[in-house]
Amino acid sequence: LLPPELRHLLTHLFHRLLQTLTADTVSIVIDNSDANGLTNPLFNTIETYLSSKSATSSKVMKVAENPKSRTLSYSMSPNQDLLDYFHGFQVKWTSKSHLIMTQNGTSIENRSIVLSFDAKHRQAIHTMYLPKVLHDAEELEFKNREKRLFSNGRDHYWTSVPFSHPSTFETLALDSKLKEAIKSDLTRFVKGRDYYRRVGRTWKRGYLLYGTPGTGKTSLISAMANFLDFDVYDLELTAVADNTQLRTLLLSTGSKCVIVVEDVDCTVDVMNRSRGMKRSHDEMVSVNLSGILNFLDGLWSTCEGERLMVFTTNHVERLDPALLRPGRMDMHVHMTYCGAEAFRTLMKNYLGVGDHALLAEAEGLLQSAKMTPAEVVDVMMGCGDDAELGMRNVVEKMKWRQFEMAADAAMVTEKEV
Ligand SMILES: Nc1ncnc2c1ncn2[C@@H]1O[C@H](COP(=O)(O)OP(=O)(O)OP(=O)(O)O)[C@@H](O)[C@H]1O
Repeated sequence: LLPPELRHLLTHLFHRLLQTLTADTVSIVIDNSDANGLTNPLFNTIETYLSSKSATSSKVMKVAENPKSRTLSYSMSPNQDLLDYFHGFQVKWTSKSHLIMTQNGTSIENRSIVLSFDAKHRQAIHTMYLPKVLHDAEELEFKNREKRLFSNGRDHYWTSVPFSHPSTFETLALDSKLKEAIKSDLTRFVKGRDYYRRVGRTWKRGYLLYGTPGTGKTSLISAMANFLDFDVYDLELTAVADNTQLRTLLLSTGSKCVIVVEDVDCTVDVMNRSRGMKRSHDEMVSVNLSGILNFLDGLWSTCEGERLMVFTTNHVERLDPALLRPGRMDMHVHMTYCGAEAFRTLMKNYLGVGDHALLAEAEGLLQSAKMTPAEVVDVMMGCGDDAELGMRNVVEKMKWRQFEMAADAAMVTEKEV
């Protein structure tokens, strides 16, 4: 209905307007696969990054279960936009899906992701935003992977099973100050790549956990591994033939792992580094402490990535001072009998209550009854979620323990007399 001149003018103005609106927008296209059908790994990496954003920002999203980590993973549905913000500017991610012809003439669906941003941010996108996206995606992929528990057998190789120990810092009954100190130490350690590089030290940290059996040394190791999302290598020294084999085993551990040597005082002759042979259930073990210490000090520096080494012992007094020397074990953690704070954590976790009429009495008995968290757990678990019965049985057990200890003390005095 419009005269041609007016129509021409309006078309011209419309194109000018469109140009102004889009001229400064830059787009980067990341295809799922190329014309030969080969997958583009960058596409998956970007999808991983966007999955974390989709869960919180998208209105429509696809969801699937990650079979390895049993977690849900989200992704954008086709033709969806997702806005992301970085250093005060906005970028737009768009998910697209279209058919492409392959070389043999069949058509396949190709998905792509388009990143659009204002041209004036081009520099920042390439030097800061995209590297950050890749870094975040790498961290997410690491978090979503299945953690594994490795053990060494007589065949001198590591074999692994999925690591699923449920102990975490939340379930661990431990003084809260100590818990926080360990958590911040671990966080500092994993974030310390540049620091370790700058000061010229191997990126490792040694922990010595000592205390009575049942105070939670193994539970703490699992909590540490779960906190960091690290694999665990449970090093059984009695299965290692000699120091050469020990070094081979240690060198074949992956990065981001906790290497554990439990009951170090029982498995090797830790009191005599030079002899290096000794007892473990009457077995001769030719691995010695110097093998481990040399590795900690020297060879480990050739390994890429970060590693935690954790030794546990029930008898710290039996350990060679060389292991306790500063610089060898960076943190010594004394695991003790169940205290008031630890008791409340166990009561909440196992009996499901935050307070109870018998709590004050139980707390009063804790110090003299000297019960380990494992013993408290044992009684509580026997009562299911019956908090009444659980608390009554724990208090009874503590009184009985007090009585036994008093009787033992009386017997010793009688003998002395
Ligand atoms: N501090 C704790 N917090 C929560 N649960 C604990 C704690 N300590 C012990 N337990 C419970 O007792 C069980 C045994 O504890 P764990 O194996 O961690 O103790 P341990 O000190 O390593 O003992 P051992 O020296 O005999 O190896 C655990 O499975 C857990 O249920």
